[in-house]
Amino acid sequence: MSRGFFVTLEGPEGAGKTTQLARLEARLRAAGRAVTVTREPGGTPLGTRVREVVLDPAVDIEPLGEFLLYSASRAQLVREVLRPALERSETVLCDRYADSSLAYQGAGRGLRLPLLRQITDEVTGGLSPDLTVLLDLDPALGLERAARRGQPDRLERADLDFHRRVRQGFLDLARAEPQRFLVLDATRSADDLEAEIWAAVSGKLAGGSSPAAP
Ligand SMILES: Nc1ncnc2c1ncn2[C@@H]1O[C@H](COP(=O)(O)OP(=O)(O)OP(=O)(O)O)[C@@H](O)[C@H]1O
Ligand SMILES: Cc1cn([C@H]2C[C@H](O)[C@@H](COP(=O)(O)O)O2)c(=O)[nH]c1=O
Repeated sequence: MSRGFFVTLEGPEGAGKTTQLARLEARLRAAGRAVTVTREPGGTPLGTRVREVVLDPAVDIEPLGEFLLYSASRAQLVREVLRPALERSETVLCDRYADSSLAYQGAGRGLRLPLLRQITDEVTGGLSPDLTVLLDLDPALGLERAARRGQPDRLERADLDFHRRVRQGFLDLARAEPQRFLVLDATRSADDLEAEIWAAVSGKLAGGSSPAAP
């Protein structure tokens, strides 16, 4: 049986990842695909607990500890959710994954990328997305959008320079792996973005460049 297809959505705060993930899930289900939708941190009982801690503004976490907490959540998600779903040949949609650690803890916090990559490789067993949609936007706008949801979490409270480094970190990752990344301007309408993401995903699923086309 062929392995499923693994799609991640990435980007700065408030870029529209969750919105587009739900729309992509609906498109895939309408096309008759089996889909698993998950997110990082989260997606497992351990990940949910990690999420509460890392997003809590009252908790102080030093950068390496922050990275290791995200990594613990990721290790569990890979084992409990991602690999089993891919082995069932499903299409897996994940709201953030390892690129977020490279952008936030690497570019944002200043941790060394080779160290983060080495640990991430161990944690994921080398599981990398087949397609990563990067929704790119000015972090000031993204934080403004996110603020409509309520009080900012611990990461959203970081200063604008941190969020600018994160954005640049994502763009650098995308430039280094253009075959994996689809970079979209997240200030476009949600309908436009949905159509472009669907064109890319359905094209890969149908066109044979994906390992998943059943
Ligand atoms: N293309 C868009 N144009 C304008 N507003 C949008 C667009 N997409 C989403 N939004 C709005 O922006 C806010 C953030 O969207 P969403 O939660 O999907 O982003 P996110 O990337 O998942 O955020 P976060 O990383 O902070 O969890 C929501 O209020 C949503 O309705
Ligand atoms: C996976 C991952 C996430 N983060 C940050 C990015 C966001 O600020 C939060 C997650 O909240 P969201 O509402 O799901 O966007 O965590 C990070 O810093 N490092 C990571 O590896």
